[in-house]
Amino acid sequence: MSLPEKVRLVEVGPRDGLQNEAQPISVADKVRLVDDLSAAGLSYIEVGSFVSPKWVPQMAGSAEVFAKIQQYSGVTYAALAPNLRGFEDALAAGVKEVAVFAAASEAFSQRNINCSISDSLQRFVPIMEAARQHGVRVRGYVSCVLGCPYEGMINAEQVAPVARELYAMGCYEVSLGDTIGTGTPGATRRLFDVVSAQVPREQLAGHFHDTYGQALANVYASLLEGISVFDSSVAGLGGCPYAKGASGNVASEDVLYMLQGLGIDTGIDLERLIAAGLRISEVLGRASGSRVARARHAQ
Ligand SMILES: CC(C)(COP(=O)([O-])OP(=O)([O-])OC[C@H]1O[C@@H](n2cnc3c(N)ncnc32)[C@H](O)[C@@H]1OP(=O)([O-])[O-])[C@@H](O)C(=O)NCCC(=O)NCCSC(=O)C[C@@](C)(O)CC(=O)[O-]
Repeated sequence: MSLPEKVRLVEVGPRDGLQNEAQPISVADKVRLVDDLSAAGLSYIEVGSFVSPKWVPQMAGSAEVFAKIQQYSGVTYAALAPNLRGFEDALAAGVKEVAVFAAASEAFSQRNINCSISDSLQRFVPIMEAARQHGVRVRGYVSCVLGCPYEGMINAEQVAPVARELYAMGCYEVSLGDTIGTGTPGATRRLFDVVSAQVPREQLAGHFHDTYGQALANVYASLLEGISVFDSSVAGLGGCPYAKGASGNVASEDVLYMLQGLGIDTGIDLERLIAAGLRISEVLGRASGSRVARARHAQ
């Protein structure tokens, strides 16, 4: 299979990246991050989550962030919604696209959203219905597609039915999340091979965390499988509050650098993206998790 000519990066830094931060991050800093990312040319930014603040306190100000960001035309600004309440709050905040999130592991589903996989899928049905009524697009996530912090190995055969359900209920795209970053390129290729029998490859995305240093290799393995949408996080921000020890997503800057080297178009300005990542890293008081940013900054 030849490599895709174009790739869409789904920037999840403001949501997946920041949700795990213990230190308070001001609404102004979150807004600045989203605005910097828009200015860098990202066409899709996951801005926040309408989840319980008791479960994920850092996302509590998402409505305010949405109210204050500069929304560029042609850019999608999305939010996570775990239930109808979250969807309604997102709608009230003017959100035009939401993401629902399920898991391939029962234990992770319980820890993350306090219900079974099957109950979570049932919970999404009224969201899909309400979304259709309001013209809101819905993206789907499956977590723990290559491993679970509680159950260990997860087979592609456990992932495929969950992805199929999300697609069948109307998610226009299903992102497969290697939540704890244990996946390797071989397992990644097999995953997309198996899942694409249930959901077309054009409707699948890859979401890789870099805990074991495999994320960029997994993006490349996915490209070889014909996948052309990847979630990534500026400065490699992140982790998951319900996956202890999981590190951030693959850094957007590093994915972009690799894609540029492959001659694949994304429409994103690398230098502006690096600047956005360095700025938020400074706010967080630590070095950027992007190797490309660190290398450029050292020059
Ligand atoms: C799903 C629930 C709400 C169930 O949580 P629950 O406790 O079972 O819910 P409940 O219905 O019993 O409600 C409990 C309380 O939460 C409130 N509540 C109920 N819903 C909402 C809402 N939407 N927004 C705000 N508040 C809400 C509700 O009103 C009530 O308030 P109280 O009466 O106690 O004051 C909870 O488990 C939750 O919010 N979980 C979110 C966990 C999360 O955000 N995890 C991170 C995102 S997933 C991820 O990072 C993985 C991903 C996507 O990146 C891909 C990958 O890498 O794998």
